[in-house]
Formats: sequence, structure tokens, C-alpha cells
Amino acid sequence: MASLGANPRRTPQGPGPGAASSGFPSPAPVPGPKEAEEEEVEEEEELAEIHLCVLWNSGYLGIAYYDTSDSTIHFMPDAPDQESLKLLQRVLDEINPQSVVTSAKQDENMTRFLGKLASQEHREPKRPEIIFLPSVDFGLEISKQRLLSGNYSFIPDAMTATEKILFLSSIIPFDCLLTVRALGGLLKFLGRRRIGVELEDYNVSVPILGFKKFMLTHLVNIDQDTYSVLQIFKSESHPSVYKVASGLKEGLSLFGVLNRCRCKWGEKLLRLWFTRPTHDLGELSSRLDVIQFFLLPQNLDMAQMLHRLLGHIKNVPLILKRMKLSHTKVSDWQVLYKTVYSALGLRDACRSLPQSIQLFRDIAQEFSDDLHHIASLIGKVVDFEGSLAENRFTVLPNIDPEIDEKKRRLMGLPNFLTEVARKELENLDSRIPSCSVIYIPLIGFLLSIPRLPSMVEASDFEINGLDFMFLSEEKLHYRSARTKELDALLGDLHCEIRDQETLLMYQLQCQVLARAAVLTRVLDLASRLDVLLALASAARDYGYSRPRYSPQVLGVRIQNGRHPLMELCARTFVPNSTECGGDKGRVKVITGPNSSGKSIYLKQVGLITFMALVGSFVPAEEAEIGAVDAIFTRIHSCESISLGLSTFMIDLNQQVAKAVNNATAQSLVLIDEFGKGTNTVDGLALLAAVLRHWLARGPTCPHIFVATNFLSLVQLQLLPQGPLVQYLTMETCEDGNDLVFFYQVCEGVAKASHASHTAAQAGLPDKLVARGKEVSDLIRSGKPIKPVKDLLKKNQMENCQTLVDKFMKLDLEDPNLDLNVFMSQEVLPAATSIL
Ligand SMILES: Nc1ncnc2c1ncn2[C@@H]1O[C@H](COP(=O)(O)OP(=O)(O)OP(=O)(O)O)[C@@H](O)[C@H]1O
Repeated sequence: MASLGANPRRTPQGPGPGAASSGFPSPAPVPGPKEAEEEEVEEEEELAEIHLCVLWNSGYLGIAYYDTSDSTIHFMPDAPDQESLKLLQRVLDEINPQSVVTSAKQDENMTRFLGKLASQEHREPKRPEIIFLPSVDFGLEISKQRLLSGNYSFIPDAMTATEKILFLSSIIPFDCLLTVRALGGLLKFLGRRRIGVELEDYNVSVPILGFKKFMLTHLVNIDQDTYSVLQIFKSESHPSVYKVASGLKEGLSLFGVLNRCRCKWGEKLLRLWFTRPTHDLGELSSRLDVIQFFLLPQNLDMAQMLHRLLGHIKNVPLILKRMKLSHTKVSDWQVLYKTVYSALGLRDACRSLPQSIQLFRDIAQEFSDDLHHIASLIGKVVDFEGSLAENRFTVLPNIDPEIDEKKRRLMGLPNFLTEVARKELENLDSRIPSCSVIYIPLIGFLLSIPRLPSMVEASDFEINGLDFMFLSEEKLHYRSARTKELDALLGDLHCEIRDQETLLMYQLQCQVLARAAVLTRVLDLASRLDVLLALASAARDYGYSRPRYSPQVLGVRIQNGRHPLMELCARTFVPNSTECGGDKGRVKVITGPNSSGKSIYLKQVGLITFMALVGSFVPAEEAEIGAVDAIFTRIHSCESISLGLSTFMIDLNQQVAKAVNNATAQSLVLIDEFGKGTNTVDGLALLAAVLRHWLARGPTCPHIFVATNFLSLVQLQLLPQGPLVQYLTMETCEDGNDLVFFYQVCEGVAKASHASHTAAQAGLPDKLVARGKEVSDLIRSGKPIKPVKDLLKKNQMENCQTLVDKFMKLDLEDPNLDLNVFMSQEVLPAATSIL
């Protein structure tokens, strides 16, 4: 219930956006949105859905998908994809769409692929729904028409039809026929399913805030297992870029260590970069240039200031979507104002930075004056305090004289109403001590009288000359002749103000939506800056260095590299160098005692290479990354076990098979503990066979790092001699009974596994460890294994002897022999005494 008397006048807002253009402003002093409201804005992106449309024809793929989190259509220009549809698989793995839409008239190859996809029971996080639309929905001409006639909020209404066509053809590659058809099919699907507007009026169309191109041409191939065994991502969820659940805890992972992003969109972009490592040198260098700039000590303050501003860049697509659907909340205006204001701050800051760095130049130029316009509009029109107080959009004074006049009348009402109430009281029963006149929107003016103790039954509420309306909070409400007069005179004032302010809000929304393009760009560039600041901050804290790229050479060269996660856990981490390239040592066989650091070394090579391919600085003194097209791994992981396959099956089917079939001369293959899922001889044979297979390829052999405890691989000379194989080991030294680990890689082969030492360190009883060593020595020297004498008590030994004697004396030819009696009377008592 709103009493007009409780409607205080608000003061105008603080500095307008004009102030933002000078210096580096702190965020605009709008009343801070309540944390809860901001949270809500952020959280809603969790509900994001992806709907993908795909067409494949004669070795080419056309893909487009709609992401509800930014209401944007993403498309990949026609790209070659062979019959195995690896590219499509990669896109599916990355974005995990809710639905996959395609034409009912499909190539057999594609039908088979989708059939397989639909039958993947264990697909994480879930299987997409496969939807076949009639092939006419994918017609080229009809698709073009659909694209050109779409209702896009980013296109200003003022644009003529020709301008619109020109504008759209600058964004959409109309010469990529498959992509255009996929886009057409997608639009048809979105319209038919009414994605995101299911509950809206039928004339409300699916919001499309932009078209974005994505390319996977320079992609480095890394499969899902590699992400988990190298601990690049470590959460229960699928590492999808589009399914970031904000509540999810990222365990100790590379992503967790490097993710220092201030805004959610920065985090999302970092995830995207992680899922799309690239060997596009231009892109990588432009990322590294920004990181390097922020690492200079004199730029630290600037980095911190930008970092702060980025914290105010919020979920603009969601707000734009709400505007499009006219569901804008009060907090949206605040958040948008802060975002725009902070974007202007970023622009001013970037204008003062070297324009030779592309990102700074882009921000300086592309954060256009449209932002000023939006900020100044919002700043001048929206009454933030008033809006918060009334929980609806209200405008500041001097925007509309008519609204101002009506509000003035409303403001004067309390005194006037007190006067009316006084007059009403004179006519009421003298038992009634007081009354007031109140206004309730949509109901009108009412006389409010306190309930007397004598008023018990409903009939007691009747008062002559008044119409009883309702009882609330011990107050009786009536309509009187005077209140009816007031209704006629002023009654709709409040509603009228509301309607007029809502109309102004629509106009403001349209103005903002017409400039949606600049807001989308703000988000793109701000998230890029956010990611690079995050990477710079990690590089500074952990002493990373800039990698070099040499696409003309093969392999990687790392000087004193470190494992980015292990170095955070180990008290002292020992750096190691890596030299792999050229024709020598393509296969590196690393042997060493248990726990000597083989796996860590293997993983550090993979991680440093990965980080360089993401455009991050790396934990090494120096790193030179040659042409690397893929990283394959066969490393034992607990996650793989959850797939329900045996270790041996994982060894064979899952990872090594992938590497054997796909690794090229430019691929990095990391193999750890391969073959231990079956018996030793078979496992060893399998490992040797796989390595020999690669070695037989000679100069096209991939760069392979194998860590193994199968010393026989070397001792039995199971690998061919030659420069392609290099043996490395982890340096150790024996100190009495102790084995000292140096965690230093050096050339050579381990002499023994020293498993007993590891067992002792793990806390197994000394006796047990000694026995293990004894048995192992006996096996190696081919001697029989005798039972542990002192484990058996003396009388147990005697009973055993007696039992053996009884059997020795047993005459099976004896016709009087009763075996049952022998067993129950002779053997059983002796055997029981032994146990
Ligand atoms: N370079 C290093 N510097 C410091 N500590 C290290 C280093 N490498 C490994 N370690 C320590 O050694 C432990 C064992 O390392 P790792 O798992 O790589 O051994 P491994 O040789 O692969 O063992 P196994 O053969 O039993 O699998 C690590 O958990 C870590 O504590």
C-alpha cells in the first residue's frame, strides 16, 4: 500500500558521463546496485543454452549456433571437414549444444555421425537432442531472405533496406553457401521453437544481439583426456566454454591458477582460449605483447587501475536481451550505467597507452562516442534512487514537464488530504477518534478509520453514507462522496505518471538498443583485456617468461622449465630443460625409480607447450615452441576410470589408439605407465610395439616422451638402435639404505626401480619391504622363493612336516584305504593345528 505522503523528492545524480572523459574516472557514483541484484545478473548466464545447426556437403561443413547467454549467433565460414567429421566433433565437444539441428535430407555420412552422437549414453554433460527439419528450411535463397529480413536490435531503425543489406553482408559471409544455409535453418528453428521467448507474446521475436564469426583453422588438437590428465581443467563439470556454472569449484588446475579475471566474460573467454589453443602466430604475439607490457614495473599501477574498472563490466547481453523483451529491471539500468561509465574509463586509459599494441588501439578507437551518448542518456533520465525506492523505473525532474507537474500535484497531496480527512471526521460518529485519506494505486482514494473494539461482526463495519471496502491491519477502508470526488479529480494521477515514465523507459531502451553494437564490442574487448591482465598477473607472481615461436622448426626447446602446479606445492622445485626437435631423439624413453619425478617432467613439457599455445607466458627461463599441431597423452588418470573401462582398454582404445592414428611429425605425444594394465610381458611387448611402429616412420615420427618402469624395454633392447631414440633418466644417488632424489633429468637409463625405497617412504613396515626386496631378488636371479621361516611358529612347522609325511606314506593301492576316514581323521586335525 503506498501512501502518497511517503514519497520524498530525490536529488539529482552525481557527475554525468561528461566527467568520464577526463582522466581515469573511478566508476560513476550511481547508487551501488545491491550485491544480490548484481549476483542475479551474473547467475542467469548459467542457464545458457546452445542450439547448433549444421550442414555437411562434399567434404565441407557449415555451422551456426545460437547462444542464449549473449543472444548472439556464432558461425564458422565453410570449412573443410573430412568424412570422419573431426571438426564437427571438436565443435560439439567444445560447446555442448542442447540441440543439433540439421536437414532431414542428409548425406549418409552425416546421418551416421548424428546417429552415433544420439546413442552416446555417457556423453558429458548430456546428449544433444537431434532435430531434423525439412530440407526446404535450408534452401539457399530462402535462407538469405530470412537473414536479410531478420529483426535485429543491433540495426538502427533509421537504416534503409539497402543499408541494412550492406551492413549485414559486411558481417555475414554470403559467399559461404553452407554457412548461409545453416544460418537460415537456425533462424527457422529459433523462430519455430521460440527459444528464450516461449512465454512471451507471439509478436515478440527471439532476440538476436549480434553475429560473431569463429574459426578453428589454426587449432591445436587436444582431446578431453589430455585436459584432465594435465590438470588443465579440474572440476566435476565438462570444460565447456558455454556451461560455466559460477558455483563450481575449480580444483588445483592450470585454469584455476591463471584465472584471475575480474569479470565473468573474461573468465569465459579464458576458458575459450584454453579450449582453442592455436598456432596462429599473429594472434599469439598480440596476446603476448599485452602481457609483456603489463609486466613492466612502471605499468603496474595502470594494470591495477584497469583491473578495477573491469570489475564493473557486467553482463550487458543479458540486459540488452531484457530490454529487447521489455523486462528491464531497475538494477539493469544501474549496472548498464556503471558498465558504460567504466568502459569510457577503459577507453581513456587505453588512449594514453602505446597505440602500437593492437588491443589498446582497438579499445581507444572502438569504444566510440555512442558510449557517451548512452551514459549521458541514462545519467540524465533515470532517477536511480527513486527507481530503487519505488522498485520501478522513474525519471529525474526536467525530463518531461507534464510528469513534473503531476508529481508536484502528488507531492502537495498529503497536506490536502489531511484537510479532507479533517472534514470527513466532522461528519463521522463521535466514537471514531481519527481518520485519514489515503491513495492506493489502481483502487483510488479511500477513507481509513481505525477499527473500534465494538466492531466485531462484518455488519458492525457498516457506516451510514460510506461504502465499506475492506479491512486491513485493523483499519477499515471506505469510499465516501469526497473520496469519489477526489478519484474523479486526481484519481489516476499516479497511474498516469507511471504510464508516462514507462513510455520514457521504452524510448530510452530503443536508444540503447540502437547502439547495442558498441556495447557488444565493449564486452569483447574488455574481456580480452581482462584475460590478458589475468595472465600478466600470474606471470608476474610466478616468474613466467615469454615463449618464442618458431613454426619453421619442429618440436619444443625449454630451458629450465617448471611444472606450473607442482611448483606451487613443492617446497623446492627442480627445473628441467627439454630439447626435442630435429631428427635426433624423437622418442625419449625416461626411466627412473618410482617417485623420481618422471611423470611431473612429462606433464611439465605438455603444460608449458599448452600455455605457449594459449598465448600465456610460461614457467621456464626460456621456451621455444616449434610447429606443434597436437598434444596426445596416455597418462593414468582417475577420471578415465570413471568411464567404466578397464585400465588396459583405456591404454589401447582410448588414448594410444588416438595417438597412433592421428599423431603427425608435429605432434607431441606424452606416454606414462603405458601397458601396466595387463601382465608385465604383454604390457612391455605392447609398449615396444607401439614405439617401434612410430620409429618405423623415421622422419615423420612424432615427438614422443615415454616414462616407464619397464626397465626391460632397455635391458632387452626391445627398441631399435639409432639416433631417433634417446634414453633419459632421473638423477638419484644411494646414501646407505637411503635413495636421494635430485629430480634432475639426465641422459642414461635407470639401474633399478628402487620400488622398495618408495614402499618404505610410503610407510610400509620394514619387514614387509625387506621381504618384497628378497622375493624380487630371488625372481631376478631365477632362484626358488622360500617361505618366510620366522613367520611360522616352531610347532606349526612340525605339524606341516607331519602332514607331509602322512601324505607321503599314503598307499593309494591299499584296498582297505578309506579316503574319507583318512581326510577326516588324519589330515583335518593336522591342517587345523597349522592354521
Ligand atoms: N622437479 C621436481 N622438483 C621437486 N619435486 C619433484 C619434482 N618432480 C617430482 N617431484 C616430487 O616427486 C613426486 C613424484 O613425482 P612423479 O609422480 O613424477 O614420480 P614418477 O617417477 O612418475 O613416479 P612413478 O614411477 O611411481 O609413477 C612428486 O609428487 C613431487 O613431490
